[in-house]
Amino acid sequence: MNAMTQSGLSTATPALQIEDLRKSFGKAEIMRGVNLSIGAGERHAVIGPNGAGKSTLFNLITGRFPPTSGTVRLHGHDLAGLAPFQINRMGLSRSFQITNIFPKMSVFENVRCSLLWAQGYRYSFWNMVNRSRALTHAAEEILEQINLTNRRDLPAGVLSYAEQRALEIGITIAGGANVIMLDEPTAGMSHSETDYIMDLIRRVTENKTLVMVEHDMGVVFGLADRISVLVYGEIIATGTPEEVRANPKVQEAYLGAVLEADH
Ligand SMILES: Nc1ncnc2c1ncn2[C@@H]1O[C@H](COP(=O)(O)OP(=O)(O)OP(=O)(O)O)[C@@H](O)[C@H]1O
Repeated sequence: MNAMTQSGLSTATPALQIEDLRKSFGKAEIMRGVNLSIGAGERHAVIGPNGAGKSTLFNLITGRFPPTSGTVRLHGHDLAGLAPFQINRMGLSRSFQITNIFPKMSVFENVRCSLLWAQGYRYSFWNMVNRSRALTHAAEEILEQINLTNRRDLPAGVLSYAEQRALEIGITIAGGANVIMLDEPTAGMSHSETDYIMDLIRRVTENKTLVMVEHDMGVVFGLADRISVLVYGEIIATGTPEEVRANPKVQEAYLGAVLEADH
């Protein structure tokens, strides 16, 4: 639970704190001074029109691209100059827009490999023997969480699309990261698949910080504690779903059209 001041403001260190983050590709300034603070345990959605810079923001946070200027802090630690794997080992894990699994490996092996990777595995026979049982147990627990126990030994490539995305979420959470970033986790899904994945995300991110980019407003408004609206590389509003929905700037720039299109 976050510590609260008398005014009701949280005094705890945010899970993620972004200050004046900028990124240019050549002459094009894509990220134009983003400020964002995401509290530990919060579920936060980033929404905005195509090309607004949502994936770029993810790539800057996770160390895939270096920012042109500005800072990103994870639990108070400045991430400047760190490689994605180092940031990952500090407790931040992301999924990608495109399903990112090993299709010929079994579902179980996909999860086990990500656990090995997350634990900084170096080959050593005796370590391997000692760890083997614990790893198998941990991988099985994750399969249980993502409802894929009955698919355990199938090659991951034969799973349905929604099951593959569920597996990818399993891989993302496998290392025990406490900040989980999901890039369009329900893209391309039917209503029932979306409901299924939404429920799964809610369960596996219990007591963790979730940052997600998502176009489906049902998912955004159903899952997020707070929402940020990114338009042309700037956050034009951050707030609770109610606040964001009622914000005239958001209505004008983005949400009005999207919500109308949804009905
Ligand atoms: N590596 C890159 N080099 C040059 N331009 C890039 C690069 N990556 C992204 N861009 C540009 O940055 C802008 C923002 O792209 P980005 O993919 O971050 O938007 P987005 O909000 O995630 O869009 P979508 O909702 O369609 O996924 C686009 O104009 C894109 O062409």
